[in-house]
Amino acid sequence: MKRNKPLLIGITGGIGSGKSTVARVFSILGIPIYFADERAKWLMENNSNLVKEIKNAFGTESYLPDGRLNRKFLSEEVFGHPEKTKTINSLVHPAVKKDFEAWTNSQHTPYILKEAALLFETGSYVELDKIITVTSPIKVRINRVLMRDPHRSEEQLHAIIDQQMPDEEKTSKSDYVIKNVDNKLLIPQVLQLHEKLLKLAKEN
Ligand SMILES: CC(C)(COP(=O)(O)OP(=O)(O)OC[C@H]1O[C@@H](n2cnc3c(N)ncnc32)[C@H](O)[C@@H]1O)[C@@H](O)C(=O)NCCC(=O)NCCS
Ligand SMILES: Nc1ncnc2c1ncn2[C@@H]1O[C@H](COP(=O)(O)OP(=O)(O)OP(=O)(O)O)[C@@H](O)[C@H]1O
Repeated sequence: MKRNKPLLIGITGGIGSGKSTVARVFSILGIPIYFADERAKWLMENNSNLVKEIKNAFGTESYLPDGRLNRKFLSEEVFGHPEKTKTINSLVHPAVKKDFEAWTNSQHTPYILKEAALLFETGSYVELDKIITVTSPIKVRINRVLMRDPHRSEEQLHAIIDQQMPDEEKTSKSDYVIKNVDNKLLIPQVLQLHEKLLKLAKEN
């Protein structure tokens, strides 16, 4: 039987791998993207229950006087402290899960993408039909992020990388891999995958 729901495709990759850049190319092709990391931040500022829970767990310093998330404070709390990462994950991830489900119900394209740094780590991959992992060598990722985020130290990047699943494990669990390296053009890889996913959606 033909289903009306779009195919749910996850796109993940470690910090600085280029997953948001790749997702933006799919977006140009008309595919709706759920940017989970950005949406998580929106929920952390606008979902009053979540705000309360974060303040209870991390203190009122978790927010700036104007109500925005105190990212600097929370980064220092969370990155490099696995127990605290676990705590924030247990508050934020269920809220994102619910929000994503509501979002998918309003989409009508053959497939949609969920872009997230953590798909395997959070277990949310089980709700998706296929997973794409974007990879690049760690050195390239670190250099890209240091250029993009001048406020981050190399030490913090290593702490973040240590809390993420290694690329080899992610790719072995994925259906598709996009290599974001200088000698491999991104757009042809995305176009090829887009055609495959449209075909797959048609068959479902
Ligand atoms: C700690 C916070 C406020 C820091 O914000 P900041 O803008 O400085 O960093 P940003 O969100 O861009 O994260 C930087 C990179 O760290 C990685 N990262 C973020 N959260 C986590 C996490 N819980 N575990 C491992 N890596 C993470 C991602 O690769 C991300 O791209 C923020 O990362 C956060 O709230 N994280 C916990 C919630 C979460 O897991 N969000 C992402 C998935 S829904
Ligand atoms: N092929 C590329 N060539 C040059 N720069 C690139 C390439 N791919 C990505 N970048 C740049 O590297 C940086 C990291 O890319 P991007 O933000 O897409 O990564 P990400 O995986 O989404 O990172 P994060 O997990 O931190 O959100 C960005 O500044 C982006 O413009």
